[in-house]
Amino acid sequence: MSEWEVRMSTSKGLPYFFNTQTKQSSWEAPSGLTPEQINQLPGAKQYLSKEGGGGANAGKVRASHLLVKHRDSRRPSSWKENNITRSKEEAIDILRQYQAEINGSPEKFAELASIHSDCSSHSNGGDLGWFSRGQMQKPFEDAAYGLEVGAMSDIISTDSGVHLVLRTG
Ligand SMILES: O=C(N[C@H](Cc1nc2ccccc2[nH]1)C(=O)O)c1cc2ccccc2s1
Repeated sequence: MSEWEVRMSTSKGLPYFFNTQTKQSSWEAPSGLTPEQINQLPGAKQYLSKEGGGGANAGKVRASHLLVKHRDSRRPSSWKENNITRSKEEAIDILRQYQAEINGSPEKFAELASIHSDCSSHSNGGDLGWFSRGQMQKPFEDAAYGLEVGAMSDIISTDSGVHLVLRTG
C-alpha cells in the first residue's frame, strides 16, 4: 500500500495510480485498497478529491468543450465562419454526429474540438482551463460540475450555442 501514489496525466488531464517500487501505473485504484486508504495515498488530496483538493484549484473544475454555434447564438460568428446562419436544430444534428464519432474517447474529443469547435478554445483541443462556479454560463457550469473527471455530457445549450462538455479536472 505504501508504495502507491496518485499522479496527474498531463496528456489526458486525468489522475492515475503509480507504484514507486514496481513502476507500474494504472488508471484504476489498486484493488485491495479501501477508499480510506486510497484517500491517504500521496497525491490523493490534490488529484482525487471531487473539486481539486485543497490546492490552488480548490472548488474549481477543469473542462473542455466542443461548441457548435447557430444563428440565435449570442455571437453568431467564430474563427471558422464569419456569419453563422445554421438553425439550432441543424447545430444539434451536427453535434450528434460528433458525439457518435467521439464515442467516449477523450483523445477523439480533443481532436474533433480542435477541428470543429466554434469556440476560440478549439486551438487547445477545447480546453477551457480551471474555473470556479460563477465564471461560465450557468448551464455549462452545472454540466461541468455535475460530471465526474473523465466523463462527457450529453448535448447542452447556452446562449453561445450547443456544446458537448468533457470534465478533465
Ligand atoms: O467564451 C468563450 N468563447 C466564446 C464561445 C463560448 N461560449 C461558452 C460558454 C460556456 C463555456 C465556454 C464557451 N465558449 C467565443 O469564442 O465566442 C471562451 C473562450 C475561451 C478560451 C480559453 C479559455 C476560456 C475560454 S471562454
